[in-house]
Amino acid sequence: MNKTIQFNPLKYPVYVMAKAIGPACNLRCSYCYYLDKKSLSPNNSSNRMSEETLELFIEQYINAQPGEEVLFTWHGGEPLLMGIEYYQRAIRLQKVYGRNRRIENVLQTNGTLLTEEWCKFFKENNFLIGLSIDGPEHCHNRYRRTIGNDGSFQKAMNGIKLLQKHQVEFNVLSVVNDYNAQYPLEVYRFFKLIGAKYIQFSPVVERLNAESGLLTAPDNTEGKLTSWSVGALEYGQFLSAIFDEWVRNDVGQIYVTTFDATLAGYVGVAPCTCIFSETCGHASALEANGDLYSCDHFVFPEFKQGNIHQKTITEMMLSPAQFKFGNDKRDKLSSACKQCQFLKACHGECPKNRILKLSDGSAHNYLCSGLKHYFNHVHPYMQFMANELKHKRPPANVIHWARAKDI
Ligand SMILES: C[S@@+](CC[C@H](N)C(=O)[O-])C[C@H]1O[C@@H](n2cnc3c(N)ncnc32)[C@H](O)[C@@H]1O
Ligand code: SF4
Ligand code: SF4
Ligand code: SF4
Repeated sequence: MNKTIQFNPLKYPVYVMAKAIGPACNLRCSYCYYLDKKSLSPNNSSNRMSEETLELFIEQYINAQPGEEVLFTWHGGEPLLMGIEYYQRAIRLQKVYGRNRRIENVLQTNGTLLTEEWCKFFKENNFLIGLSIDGPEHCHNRYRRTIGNDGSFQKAMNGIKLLQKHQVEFNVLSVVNDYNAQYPLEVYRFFKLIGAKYIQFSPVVERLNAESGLLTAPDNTEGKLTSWSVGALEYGQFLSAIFDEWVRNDVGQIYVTTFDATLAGYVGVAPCTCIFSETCGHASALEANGDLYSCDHFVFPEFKQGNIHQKTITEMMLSPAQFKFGNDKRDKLSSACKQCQFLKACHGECPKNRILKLSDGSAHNYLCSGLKHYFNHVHPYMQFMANELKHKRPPANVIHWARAKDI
């Protein structure tokens, strides 16, 4: 085992999503890209990160940060399946290895296993919770099903009520699939109704290999698009419809990651999400056995950077292979993206969605027609907000401007 301490000599932080439970989950969401990762570690039947691996991860991860702040992200599978004691141990280890650094924890959950006890623990330890919910009941239950094939909406809502009762901060993470994409305003208004202030939309674009029954790696040309993947144009129309409501009512009150990140592109600052940044590769995924992959959406053997029992996180995250992974987002832009008027805001979106082949051989983003529809739609409003920011005025002034335009 290599326990060498290696500090991060660079300025930017690195992020690792820890999957202490591996792909194990109490739900069976049809579109889930993680459930079939069981095939990666067939010998690790328990799929739980051992105490030894947890300690090594915490020590290495803290050492991999260049500054005082350290953000732990607990992911899965379903991270609550690990039990509270596991996270209590993690907090103790963070204190031991943190040496007075400012440590924060984010946990991404389906919410169905939340209890009073969990919420008390999260409140006491200042966790930020990412809650997965796809909209009102008919939207959520379409694909987010239990092992027994029941809808999980009521249980997820029960989780939200508990979080609210204990005043635990939470964000909403909603996938956009072929079904809920048809109900943009219903979905958005529902999130406002449940008190969500930060909303992130994640489009489903997945292909299945007919022979293996497994999801296809993004760089693989095989595989058939799943029926639950969102249509490209439908995705753009979904975002545009929500934008229209947001820009007239909610700017400065409700934060939608896609809109914030788009504005960042217009202002020329780094966006809050990797998908709209020029390069990526700062956020990797750690499997229960210590294997580290380039990105949560690239957990395929060819993107494994090593194992924390043999190499440090710093070494793997600052390796030429990981830099190449991140720079490929820019260096392998399709010919169409290079000429696009929205390149500075879009940057070809996420490489995992670049599954179309152009005639010159370059890989192009499947969502492009929808992204163009969205960028065209929001362009005048983004220009207005960027100008307000330039003159040190609040971008929320766009609300009056947009309403006046309607008259
Ligand atoms: C893999 S889950 C793990 C954490 C937890 N079980 C949950 O559902 O929040 C992380 C997030 O990915 C989303 N997700 C799952 N499959 C997806 C896919 N094919 N495309 C985009 N997002 C997906 C989930 O809805 C969830 O918000
Ligand atoms: S709850 Fe999360 S990990 Fe479980 S199947 Fe659904 S998306 Fe996947
Ligand atoms: S591949 Fe996509 S999700 Fe992964 S880091 Fe890059 S932009 Fe982000
Ligand atoms: S809108 Fe389409 S062409 Fe333009 S940068 Fe994005 S993916 Fe590329």
